[in-house]
This record gives sequence, structure tokens and C-alpha cells, in this order.
Amino acid sequence: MGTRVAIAGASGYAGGELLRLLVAHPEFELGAVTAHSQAGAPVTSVHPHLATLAGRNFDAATPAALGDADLVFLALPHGESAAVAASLPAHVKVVDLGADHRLTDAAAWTAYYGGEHAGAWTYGLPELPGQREKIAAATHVAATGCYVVASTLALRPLIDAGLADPADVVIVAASGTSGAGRTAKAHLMGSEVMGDVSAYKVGAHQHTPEIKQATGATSLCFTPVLAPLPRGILSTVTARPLRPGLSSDEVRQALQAAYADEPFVHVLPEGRWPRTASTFGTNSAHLQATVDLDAGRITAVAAIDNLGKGAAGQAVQCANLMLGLPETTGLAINGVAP
Ligand SMILES: NC(=O)C1=CN([C@@H]2O[C@H](COP(=O)(O)OP(=O)(O)OC[C@H]3O[C@@H](n4cnc5c(N)ncnc54)[C@H](OP(=O)(O)O)[C@@H]3O)[C@@H](O)[C@H]2O)C=CC1
Ligand SMILES: CC(=O)N[C@@H](CCC(=O)OP(=O)(O)O)C(=O)O
Repeated sequence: MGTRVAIAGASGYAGGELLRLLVAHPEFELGAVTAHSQAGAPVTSVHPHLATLAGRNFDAATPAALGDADLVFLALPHGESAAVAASLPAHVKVVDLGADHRLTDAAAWTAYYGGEHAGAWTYGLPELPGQREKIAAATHVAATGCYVVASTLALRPLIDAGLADPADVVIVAASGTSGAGRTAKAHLMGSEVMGDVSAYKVGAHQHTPEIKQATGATSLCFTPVLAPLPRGILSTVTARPLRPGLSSDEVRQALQAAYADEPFVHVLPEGRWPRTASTFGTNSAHLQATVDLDAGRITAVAAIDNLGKGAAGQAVQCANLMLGLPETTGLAINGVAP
């Protein structure tokens, strides 16, 4: 018998990607897969690509159904996780894909999400220094925000190495439409998003405090961009170099040193820049960096799949650690092409 895992919010985009990963995971046995408005509906009516789940229906989200698992993934709208987590037996481990337990600063939560902060859990980005061990020892983990994963993997080693000025960071990041969720507004679907690229929540995006928390940046100008893709995030991070004459080689070497032993983070060969298509359906992040000599700025670019390393893949990576399994179990490193 494998470890029993359940999903709350299995009818959403993140929940659907979790389902896809969990049914193929060699150590997991699927427990309850709960939905809200779709409770009782066939799983394949919402996720027709999950053919092996034909005949299975979404469960109602009761504490008894979810509490029967060893580990529960919460893929619920922001603000819904704390109550569900509190209803579970104490021995059940939890990985939350939502934002509720990511921020350590309660005032930042209230400013960007509104309402009262539910409290911080262990932060679920294993590639941060020392974080893998904390995740492995944790019972409750808050998986990171999608833009935050890409931006942090590109920026954090450069701040840690003393190469990038944490007080002068600019990030422009494009996301595919699935980042907004399945229950997203009509303008994110179909004809209105095709052939269009647009900035949104300019200077006011809720991932701004989380990127600062995860990277150590103290001043950040973050502009998210909606791109006509189903999946993918491409984050372009620029920062002022802290050392005159800093070379591209030094910047690349800082990334290479930080990720030399990381199975999912790939610093590309010099001159090749990340593309979201290469990470589609994977838990990988592709990175590249240089120094823009004309502008006098470091430029680092990261690509991920927002539903992979940005959500469900990252959550499974954390669950593997929490359950003492090899971290890569059930997760893809290589993508699909063309
Ligand atoms: N999409 C992404 O790229 C990423 C998403 N996340 C996070 O994952 C979580 C889910 O996101 P996503 O899958 O995109 O969202 P979706 O809108 O696609 O799915 C939301 C899920 O929550 C359920 N739900 C809706 N309202 C309620 C409610 N009031 N109470 C309980 N359940 C409810 C829905 O059920 P039903 O459909 O049956 O009504 C559905 O299963 C969010 O916290 C999001 O921030 C994290 C990283 C990236
Ligand atoms: C394209 C799009 O709209 N994206 C969403 C992603 C944020 C989100 O809710 O995801 P996290 O769980 O990663 O915080 C947004 O910008 O609000």
C-alpha cells in the first residue's frame, strides 16, 4: 500500500495538474478528490485529458473524506485553506498551493489579500538555502506563488552572492492564462486573450511581498503580463550590480554554483535563453543571465510551467520531501517538443 494522498480543489487547474501527477506517482494511492460546485460530477467532465480517471466522480469536501489521507493537497481559492486544514486530524500532513500561509508578514497579507492573516507555514521552495531540510521536517508546507518561483530562482543567488543590489530590482514577468485559475473571468478565455499581451495589477500585484520575502529584495518594481498561452511563466529580472565591472561570467557562475546539485533547475549554456515551451508539463526551471553593459544592469531570465514548478509539481516535490521519498519521484524533468 502506498501513501494515501487527497486533493481539495481537484476540479481546478492546479488540482487537475495534481491529479495528473498523483495518478502516475509510484508511491501514492489516491484518496478523496474533492470539489466545490463540481462535487459529484465525473472527473473527466472537467479534466477530459485524465482518461484513467474515467468512472470516478469528484467527492464532496468533507473533513471525513479528506481526513482519511496521510497527506492532503489544498488547491483552493485564497482564504479557504486555513479552515479546511484546521478540520483535519493532527497526523495528516498538508501542502497548501494557495497563498494563505506563505507570508510571514501579517500586515503584508492584509495589504495585498485583505482580511486577517492565517499564519505562516514552512515555505515550500526546496531550492532556497537550508529550506529542503525544513520542508522534510514539516507537517504543514505553503507552496510558493507561481511568479515567485521563477523570479526567486533567478534572483536569490545573485543577491546572496553580493552581486545584485536588493534595493534596485525590476521584474517583468509574463504568465499563461491558466495562472488565473479555471474559474477565471471571461476576459481570460478564448477570443479576448488571443492575439493580445497586456500588463495588469501594475505596481499592485500580490506576489510583490512574497518575492521580497523569498529573495531578500528590499525595493521591487514588479509588472505582471498576461500572455496568450495556456501555461508558462517567463520572468525577466533586472538588478543593479553591486560591483563595478561585474562580468556575465561571474553572474552565470553564481547561478551555476547555486544549482549545481539541483535536479529541477537548469542554467542553460551561454547564449541560450529560457523559453516556456521547454518547461511545459515539467517541474523544471530554465535559467540564463548576463550583464547588460549598456544599461549597467544584471539581467536574469527564468522559465517555468506555472502549473508545474509554479504549482502542482512544486507541491509534489515538497510532499516527496515531507514523506521521506526521493525528491524527484513522479516528476518530469524533460519536456515535450515540438
Ligand atoms: N493556476 C496556477 O497557475 C496556480 C495556482 N495556485 C493556487 O492554487 C489554488 C487553486 O488555483 P487554481 O486551480 O488556479 O484555481 P481554479 O479556479 O482553477 O480552481 C479552484 C478550485 O477550488 C474550488 N473552489 C472554488 N470556490 C471554492 C470555495 N468557496 N470553497 C472551496 N472550494 C472552492 C473549485 O471547485 P469547483 O470548480 O468545483 O467549484 C476548484 O476545485 C489557488 O490558491 C491558487 O492561488 C498556485 C500556483 C499557481
Ligand atoms: C495570470 C494570472 O492572473 N495569474 C494570477 C496568479 C496568482 C495566483 O493566484 O497564483 P498563486 O497561487 O501563485 O499566488 C494573478 O496574477 O493573480
